[in-house]
Amino acid sequence: MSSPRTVTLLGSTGSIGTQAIDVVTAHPDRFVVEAISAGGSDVGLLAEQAEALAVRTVAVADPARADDLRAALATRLGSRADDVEVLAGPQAATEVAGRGADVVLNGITGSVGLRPTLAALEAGSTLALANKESLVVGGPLVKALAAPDQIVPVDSEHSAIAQALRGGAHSPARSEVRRLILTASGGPFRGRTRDEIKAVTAEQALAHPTWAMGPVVTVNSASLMNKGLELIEAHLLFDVPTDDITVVVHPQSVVHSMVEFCDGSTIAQASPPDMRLPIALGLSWPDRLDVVSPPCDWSQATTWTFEPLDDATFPAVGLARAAAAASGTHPAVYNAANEQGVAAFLSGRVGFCDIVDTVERVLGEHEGVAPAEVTLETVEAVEAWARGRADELLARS
Ligand SMILES: NC(=O)C1=CN([C@@H]2O[C@H](COP(=O)(O)OP(=O)(O)OC[C@H]3O[C@@H](n4cnc5c(N)ncnc54)[C@H](OP(=O)(O)O)[C@@H]3O)[C@@H](O)[C@H]2O)C=CC1
Ligand SMILES: CC(=O)[C@@H](O)[C@H](O)COP(=O)(O)O
Ligand SMILES: [Mn+2]
Repeated sequence: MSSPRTVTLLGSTGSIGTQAIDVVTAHPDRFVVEAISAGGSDVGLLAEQAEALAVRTVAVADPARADDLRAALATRLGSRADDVEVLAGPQAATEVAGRGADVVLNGITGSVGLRPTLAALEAGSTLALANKESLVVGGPLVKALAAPDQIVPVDSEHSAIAQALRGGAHSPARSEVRRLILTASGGPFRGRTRDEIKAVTAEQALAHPTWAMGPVVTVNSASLMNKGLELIEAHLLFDVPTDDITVVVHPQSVVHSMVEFCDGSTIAQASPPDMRLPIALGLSWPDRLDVVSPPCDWSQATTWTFEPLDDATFPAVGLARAAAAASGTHPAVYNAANEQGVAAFLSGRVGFCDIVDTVERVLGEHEGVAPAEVTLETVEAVEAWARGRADELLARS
């Protein structure tokens, strides 16, 4: 048995973060968590995690929550709280990510995860990546920095593809891959027309049919923006042209994605919808851990169905294809305008269709920067422009 891997958990209080803690605490011989980080909305939970995992460092993005975090640590740990380092501020997650660990799991929501992603890669850590937004918005930067196999996907579809790709050759020298098939649940509004989804509520959009996740990714699943982000994510992770990536709707979310090879064979990865499996693989890759989530139950009659995506009601995937083809910064605009739209929708300021309509309009106004010319400053400037422009359009919706 090799020595335990050191782990840094970014976004430890969220859906991915708490499930990652389930995985590491079930395998104490395999992992030692050294640092955790979150935004600061629940410092009580952060302190509880710090105690349970005996971490050395806790980072919180909101500096106004630092004193409350220290107080919560003192309540739990007494004088031992002095041994726990507290980092606070918008760069705190980047700082802990940059200190290096065997594995940094990025479970932050949104493109605010970009700097931590880059810092983890620069430090030479394996990056277990749930934060798809950082790859999408910083594609050329992340690709330039990442060594082969340094990024291990945690997103369920991309974990499935990474597993299936082990079934055939796929390298710059020789590839037997014909196409990737990305599955989508279709979300809570599958089967409806555009007119039928215009007036849906946040509560309805947050009722995902198969997965329990954080609010942003859940709304993105309902609009199919999540699948658009995942299409770009797959293109960047696996070096497959977007034209060779097909999205298919699979409402049961048991087949997490597939790879079709040149001989006509398709390899699918199947398991009941439970993120602990791809999280565990992300932390232990390429090893598998003993059962972390229940497998399929073959004693029960089961039906898996597949259907084409309705691009008329859900144009988000088509917009992602166009964004990926347009320039090195259109994907950042796609994501930033969406983040603004989701926030406006969840706070009741705009309707559901305004999210993707706004993404389309802001994309249409962006001139774009060639991938080779993209810098971190370019990405951040483009994002700031896209957020501002999206906010203007959303305010008029
Ligand atoms: N949940 C899932 O099943 C899946 C999620 N993903 C992806 O994983 C990522 C996380 O999703 P999910 O766990 O659902 O989201 P959640 O909203 O549940 O959790 C987000 C976490 O990020 C923290 N956070 C927010 N801002 C910062 C910051 N600036 N610095 C450090 N931490 C921060 C939050 O802390 P706080 O609450 O204090 O702000 C929280 O701990 C997303 O990119 C999502 O698309 C992918 C596949 C499946
Ligand atoms: C669990 C996971 O990976 C999510 O990103 C999931 O894909 C959401 O489901 P749909 O976007 O397919 O509805
Ligand atoms: Mn996914």
